[in-house]
Amino acid sequence: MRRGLSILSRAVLLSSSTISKGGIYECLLFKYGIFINQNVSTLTDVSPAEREQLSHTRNIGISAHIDSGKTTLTERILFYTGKIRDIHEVKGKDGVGAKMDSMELEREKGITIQSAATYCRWKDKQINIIDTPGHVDFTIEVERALRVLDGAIMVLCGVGGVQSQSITVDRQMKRYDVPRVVFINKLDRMGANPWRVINMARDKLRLNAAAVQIPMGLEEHHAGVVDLIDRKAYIFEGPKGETVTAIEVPTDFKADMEARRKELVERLSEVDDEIADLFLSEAEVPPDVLHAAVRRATLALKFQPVFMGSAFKNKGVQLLLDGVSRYLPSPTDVSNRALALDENEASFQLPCSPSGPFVGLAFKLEEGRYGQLTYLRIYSGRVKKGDYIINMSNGKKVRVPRLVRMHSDEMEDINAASAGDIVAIFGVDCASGDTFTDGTQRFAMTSIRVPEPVMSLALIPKAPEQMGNFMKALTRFQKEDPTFRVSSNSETGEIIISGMGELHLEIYVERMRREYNVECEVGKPKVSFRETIRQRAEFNYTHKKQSGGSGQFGRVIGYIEPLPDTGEQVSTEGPRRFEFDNALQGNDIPPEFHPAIEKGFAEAANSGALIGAPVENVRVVLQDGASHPVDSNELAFRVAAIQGFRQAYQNASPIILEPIMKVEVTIPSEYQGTIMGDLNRRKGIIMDSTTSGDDCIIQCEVPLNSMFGYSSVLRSNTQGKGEYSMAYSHHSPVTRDLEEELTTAFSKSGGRAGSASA
Ligand SMILES: Nc1nc2c(ncn2[C@@H]2O[C@H](COP(=O)(O)OP(=O)(O)OP(=O)(O)O)[C@@H](O)[C@H]2O)c(=O)[nH]1
Repeated sequence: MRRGLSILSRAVLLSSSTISKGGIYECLLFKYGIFINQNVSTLTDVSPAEREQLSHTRNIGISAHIDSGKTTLTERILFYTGKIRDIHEVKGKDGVGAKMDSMELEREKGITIQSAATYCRWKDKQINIIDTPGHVDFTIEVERALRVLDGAIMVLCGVGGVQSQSITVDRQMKRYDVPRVVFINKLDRMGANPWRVINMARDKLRLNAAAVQIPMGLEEHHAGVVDLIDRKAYIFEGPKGETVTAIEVPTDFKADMEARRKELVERLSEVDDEIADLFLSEAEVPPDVLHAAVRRATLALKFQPVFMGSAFKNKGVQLLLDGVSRYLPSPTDVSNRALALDENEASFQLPCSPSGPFVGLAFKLEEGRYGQLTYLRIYSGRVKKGDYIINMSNGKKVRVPRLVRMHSDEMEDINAASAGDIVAIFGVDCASGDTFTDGTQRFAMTSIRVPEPVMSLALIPKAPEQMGNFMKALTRFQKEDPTFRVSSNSETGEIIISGMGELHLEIYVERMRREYNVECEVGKPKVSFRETIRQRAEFNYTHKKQSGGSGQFGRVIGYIEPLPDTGEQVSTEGPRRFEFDNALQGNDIPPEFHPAIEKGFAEAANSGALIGAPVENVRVVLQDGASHPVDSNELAFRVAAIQGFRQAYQNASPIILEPIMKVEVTIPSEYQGTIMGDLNRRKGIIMDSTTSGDDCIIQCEVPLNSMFGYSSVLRSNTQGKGEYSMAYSHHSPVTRDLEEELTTAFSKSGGRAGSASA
């Protein structure tokens, strides 16, 4: 139990949502009386009946470069599926605006920050649509949103083709293995040319894409599409294109149809054996064989079928929905990996079975008028209104008071939901990324370890009366995003926000202004340095004070040492490791003082002597000590522990660590020399450099401290054509020069934590 307590107090002390593997659950699950009786080996696979039932579900995302028509397309999808009664245009004259229109801030920055969700029925399919965050700076959110999707529609503009944000979207879909269909939109616009766009997708994105349709006319002559597989032409009649009419393929398009059908078969033959055999024998490929091959190859991520039309002119959307139903995966077509918490977070495939144990992932939170709304993707089992479910990250048992299906900002009450569904629960307190189960097993859908923040800045509302809203906003942001943390500097009284990068923090400051009406005074961003030790050192400290009346007495003896290297990169994810080992024998220090001693050591480790940064990877071993029958108390032992730690620390060969980022820069090849030179000046280590079409992709590791303001430098060095993404890699010792600079600044400031910056 002593060990359990030690882990528990460590987690609390670190006040983070990161929880280490075993101990805390045992305490909490024990406390809540939860009986565990199931493990990975008892799971059964999805039954044929369940598979058939789930074959009617699609969970998809729609991603595109800004202004490609994503919102306009979604509006049509909702209209044709009967979800909304009328179509409202983006910035339309009726002033209503499209249903899924996104935040003003997203529009300005060209990135999706908040995702929206909706659902609709198309023929025999239930389609859940999730809007995905676009920027990798929100890695954890992007990962979770993409994780809950089974497939995606990638929208490309018929005129602009593959644009900068399409490249980002493509990278994400590849990174997370999301099968997709492509929709080339805006074929009614001047200059539209779908064949140019397909070539761009092949060259710039290296997609094995081929059209499954050809357009009947372009620009103002765009009247409909010809389906290449079934050899049928379609026009869209009625005031809103709601009537899809199949017509004889006009003679003018027949030759083109046959040529493009051949191209489709040829592309598929490169990745599918069945089609390859037919192609080589020059046999006719029947429509059903071709449909099945398109589906197989799309799911295998080896092919992307291309649809076309004009969302704005109501052309082609219904056929795209047929394509989503036909070619994108059902929940049982994709593999969902979960982590077995009892088995060292070993990853295994969780069958998407409605009759399995309940497992759901909270992937998005929203603070509403009636409390917290939590979006849940159900991976296994069923959940009913009124059920009790367990939050795996804190062991708490909660009731599901209300279960709803979301339709943008509206909701529909439902009584139950099962594996493969995306629903929302009301009034349940949890954080984004939490996994819920029915308590019969201990699985999690994402690692409970969350990356530690690497950058922070001080923040204070300009007007004191805005303090209430300011605090409300901080509480909400922290809950929504586990990589966003808030702390306060006890010496200066400043509020410090920490996160995964400059942009990440910038977005929150901006949201504070727009959504909460709070203008803030913002400090200079600072890198989160850490400290650690390289060797063992002893302490033997007596805290003694005699000032008339009762005095203070406490003595601690022991040593501190670096924690053994476990081989895992402890600093990338998971808490800063601090361990306390109580190796006392006998009763020289009475047990009631032990917790105060542990607290004192942990407190001292929160701020190292070099620059006041948190000390990581250290074990404190308490071997001996002494107490006084009258003068010993908790405070005396806490102080003795703090001083004991400091005494040993200076002999333990302490060093400062800084965050190192994995940076990927994509630039037109002509700028390669300039950009590499600049990265070298920033103390970057180039790991790899490849070319893709006209682009050069540089992978490197660079200290975060030298990446401030990089986006504007990259922009001006490449005439706006370069882009980069950055993710935390690890902490590494700083150079001697930087160490000197930081320690001097720290001592000049009188040892105020957080004052060290370079
Ligand atoms: N001519 C034409 N215009 C279109 C079409 N689809 C969308 N648009 C227009 O293009 C503009 C952008 O469309 P949106 O639907 O807002 O595009 P989006 O991709 O959702 O854009 P963001 O949400 O801002 O990223 C709007 O003015 C639309 O009316 C189309 O098929 N043809």
